[in-house]
Amino acid sequence: MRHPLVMGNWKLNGSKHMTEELIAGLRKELSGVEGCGVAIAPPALYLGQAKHAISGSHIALGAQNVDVNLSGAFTGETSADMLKDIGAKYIIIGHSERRTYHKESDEFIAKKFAVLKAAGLVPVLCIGETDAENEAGKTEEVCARQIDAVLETQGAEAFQGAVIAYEPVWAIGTGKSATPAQAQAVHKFIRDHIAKKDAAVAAQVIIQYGGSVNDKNAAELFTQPDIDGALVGGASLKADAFAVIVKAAAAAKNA
Ligand SMILES: O=C[C@H](O)COP(=O)(O)O
Repeated sequence: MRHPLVMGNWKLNGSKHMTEELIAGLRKELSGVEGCGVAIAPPALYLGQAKHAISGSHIALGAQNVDVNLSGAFTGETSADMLKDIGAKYIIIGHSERRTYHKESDEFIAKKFAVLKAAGLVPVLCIGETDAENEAGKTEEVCARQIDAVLETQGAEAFQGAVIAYEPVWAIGTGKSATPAQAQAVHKFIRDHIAKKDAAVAAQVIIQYGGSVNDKNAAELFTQPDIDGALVGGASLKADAFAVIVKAAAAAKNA
C-alpha cells in the first residue's frame, strides 16, 4: 500500500533564522499527524542546520538538486555522497526550473537518477508539460518521454522506492493548479505507462502532484486515487499552510 508524501521545496528562499522558525513551526503543527510522509528541501547551504532542527521528528530531509559526479574538480556542485553524509533522503531532480534555466536534458536528469539510486537515496523525479505543450495536446507524450529516459536506460525496477512529481509547468507558482480530474488523468497515465513494463513497481511508486498546491485545494486533489501527496513550493514556506496540506494527505489516506 502506498503512503502519500508531502514535500516542501523551499527553492531559493531561506536564511538561518527562517530555517529555525519554519521547522519549529512545522514540528508544532505536525505533532501527532500520522499516515503521511513529510519532507522538506531547504537550499543546500541550510541542510546541516535543518537536519539538526528536525532531529527526533517525523520530518525527513530532502534536497533540491544533485550533481552527476561524486567528487573532483566540479566547482559549485553537491554530490550524492555529500547529501547522504548530511542526512538527506529525498532528492529533487528534473525540476522544470532546472530544465529551463540550466538547460538540463532528459538524459542528464536520468544520469542523476542513477547516481542517487547507487547512493541509496530517493530520487524525486519531476516531470510535466509546458503551457504550449498542454495546448498542443502533448501532455502524455512529454511525460512519457521524460520517464522513458530513466525507464529505457535503468529499467522499471529503478522506480522501486522512487518518487515521481507530476508538475505541469503552467501550474507552478501561477496560482492556477490543475483540477483534481486533470491531474488524476495524467497520474493514471504515468502509472499505466510504468505498469506496461512492471505492474508491481508501478503500483508502489509514489506520484506526487505539484503546481500551486495550497491549504485550500489540497484536500480535493488528494481524494484522487493516483495522487500520492504533493511537491509544494510557495505554500511550503508557511508552517500553518504546509501543515494543512500534510493533514489533508493524511486524512485522505486514512479515509
Ligand atoms: O517544486 C514545487 C513546485 O515547483 C510547485 O511550486 P508552487 O507550489 O509554488 O506552485
